[in-house]
Amino acid sequence: KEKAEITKEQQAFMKVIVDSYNRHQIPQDVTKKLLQEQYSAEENFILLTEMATSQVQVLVEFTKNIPGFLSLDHEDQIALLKGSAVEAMFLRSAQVLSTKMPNGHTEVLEERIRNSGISEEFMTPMFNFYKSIGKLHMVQEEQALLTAVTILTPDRPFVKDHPAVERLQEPMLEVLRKLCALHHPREPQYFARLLGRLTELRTLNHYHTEMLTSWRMNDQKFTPLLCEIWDVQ
Ligand SMILES: Cc1ccccc1NC(=O)[C@H](C1CCCCC1)n1c(-c2ccc(Cl)cc2)nc2cc(F)c(F)cc21
Repeated sequence: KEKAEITKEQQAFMKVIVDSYNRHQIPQDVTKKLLQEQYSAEENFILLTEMATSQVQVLVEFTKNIPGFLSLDHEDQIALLKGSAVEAMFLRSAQVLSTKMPNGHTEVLEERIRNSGISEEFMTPMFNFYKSIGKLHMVQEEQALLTAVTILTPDRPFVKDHPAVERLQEPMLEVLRKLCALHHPREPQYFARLLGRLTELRTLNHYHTEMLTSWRMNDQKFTPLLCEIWDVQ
């Protein structure tokens, strides 16, 4: 019994992460813009670089509030952020697409994204991921913790002190496991499915540089921050 209960300190720990997650979210005005009209590939690319640049900035703020993160080796902090920024962007995008919208809006949004300038070959893996996230009907706490678990992935490139990152990720996985049991009592495999999405997310990571450089336009321009994070230019 006690295994399933979320303890007082776990509740406090979760509150810190969920509050920080909610504070550090770009407003979903990108959906309003995309629903308004179909932009050109150039305009969409600029919108994407703006969204992605501000998302990295809020990601850093969110990560700094994860208990223990700032006591990690500073180079490991950078390696974790660099290694997870793209996944956090796709996870955020998936969560935005799976937000309940008025009838027909999600379909229009999907259409706009399909025609945004992304090469055809990446549509399937990207929308498969978005669909699989949508089917999970994650509650907010699960979204926040899943993002934190993604950031604190020990086996990112250039991370030196794996055990230190594992020590931070483990308590988050434990709280996430209990949350899943609490919010999805009739789906004992829900937690496992949720973690399975992180594997799918890594494959998107693999595509993302090509997705950007194959955007249907010439000489894409990136912000300095994105050049850092996206390994482009
Ligand atoms: C939503 C967000 C929050 C934070 C950071 C980034 C983003 N993402 C974006 O702004 C871009 C826009 C950008 C403008 C063109 C259409 C896609 N975006 C992508 C995406 C597609 C391809 C790549 Cl390579 C990356 C992202 N998937 C989306 C799903 C959505 F439901 C949505 F509303 C926007 C989405």
